[in-house]
Amino acid sequence: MISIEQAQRAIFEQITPLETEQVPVSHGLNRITPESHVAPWDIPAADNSAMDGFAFCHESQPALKIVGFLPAGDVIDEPVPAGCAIRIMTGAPIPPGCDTVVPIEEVEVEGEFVRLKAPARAGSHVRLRGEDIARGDVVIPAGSVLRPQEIGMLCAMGKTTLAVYRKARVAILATGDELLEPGSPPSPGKLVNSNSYSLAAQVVEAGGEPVVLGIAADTLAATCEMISAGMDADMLVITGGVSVGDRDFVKAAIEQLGGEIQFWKVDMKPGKPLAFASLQGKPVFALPGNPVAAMVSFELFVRPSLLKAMGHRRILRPVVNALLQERAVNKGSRPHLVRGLVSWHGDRYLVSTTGNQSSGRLSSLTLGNGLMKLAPESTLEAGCEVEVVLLDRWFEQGEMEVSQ
Ligand SMILES: Nc1nc2c(c(=O)[nH]1)N[C@H]1C(S)=C(S)[C@@H](COP(=O)(O)OP(=O)(O)OC[C@H]3O[C@@H](n4cnc5c(N)ncnc54)[C@H](O)[C@@H]3O)O[C@H]1N2
Ligand code: MOO
Repeated sequence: MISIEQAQRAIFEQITPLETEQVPVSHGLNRITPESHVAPWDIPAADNSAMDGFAFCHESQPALKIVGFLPAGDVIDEPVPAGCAIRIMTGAPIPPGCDTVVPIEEVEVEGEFVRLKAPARAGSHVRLRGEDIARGDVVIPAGSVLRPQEIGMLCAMGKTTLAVYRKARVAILATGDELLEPGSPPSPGKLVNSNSYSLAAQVVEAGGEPVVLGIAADTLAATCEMISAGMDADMLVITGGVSVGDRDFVKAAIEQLGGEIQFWKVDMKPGKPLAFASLQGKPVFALPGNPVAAMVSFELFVRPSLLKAMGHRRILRPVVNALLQERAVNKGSRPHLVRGLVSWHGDRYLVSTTGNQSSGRLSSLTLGNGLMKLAPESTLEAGCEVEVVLLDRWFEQGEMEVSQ
């Protein structure tokens, strides 16, 4: 049985970035740019006023004759004579002959004249041409994630469309005669197919596009048929039917369709029966059916693959050191990915387990936000420091008491 790290390495080595596509800049959020973006011009394009006030030549203060008005959007081409000032609005280009701006609050206007309440510093409140970015600067390097600030910067640089790595389409197949779709009334021996939707949500959260294929009945023929239906996607994620049961047909179906199982079983709990295959050159992840095993193995193997395919360079979740709040024991022979609840206490992270760690118990994930790896046959005492993979960082958001 291979280790988690061996399985990750074997999978990630085979994942190559998808093609790129041209999208409107406004659709670029959270996508990766394959190329560097170089400033085609200086921003700002001209020296301009940072304040609503008066522009003048610094040598002319303190009393100045007001000779014009310059709102943002207009320009003054004629040099402003010494001893004169222009009433200028924020963003308007500094007129020739002027080098300094004083805000409106720092002057007194008397008829046609403006008097400074205190001497102004030369060049004050002037934003210089190119002080944000200069023409020729590499503003957004290749491989960057486009955040809202990069979207704004691309627009400021005159871009309307840009190339980004394509979103990965991930087909999701549930297997099992016991499954009902959400919304069906409970019936004996049946349970709701929750995995298709938790996995689809994980795909969306990673920036991919899920294609939910539905449920394959527990026959080889049905499993083959449903797998074939998913082969238009870039990757296939199957859940259930991958263990040693009499009705576990997933591996056989992949092979019958001409796929190659590259490995089966990873030394981990939950998620041991995971199989990784390639079929028609596409990665196929056959995840276990237990709801927690499916989600945890998605986290470890599918999410980083998806991110790599979409051009990301940082494909792993953040890891923090946290103080364990209670004793944690792994009596088993596999490394145990224990679900934990992490909190931040001013200067340190604390973590406690989410209770019963059965891999069928989805609440072990809903109650938590992290995963800690316990070595086989090991005990961690309360108060020791453990590494925790953060599955989300919502708990670090600030809170504010506001009335409803
Ligand atoms: N004799 C052995 N039995 C089992 C072993 C083993 O090594 N020897 N491994 C166990 C482990 S570990 C796991 S994990 C499960 C995985 O089995 P499968 O991948 O074949 O999954 P299923 O048997 O189809 O389902 C397991 C469990 O999960 C429920 N399930 C399945 N699909 C869904 C879904 N889409 N939504 C919600 N719940 C789902 C299913 O009803 C079962 O309860 O095998 C152990 N057995
Ligand atoms: O690997 Mo299984 O997920 O322990 O239940």
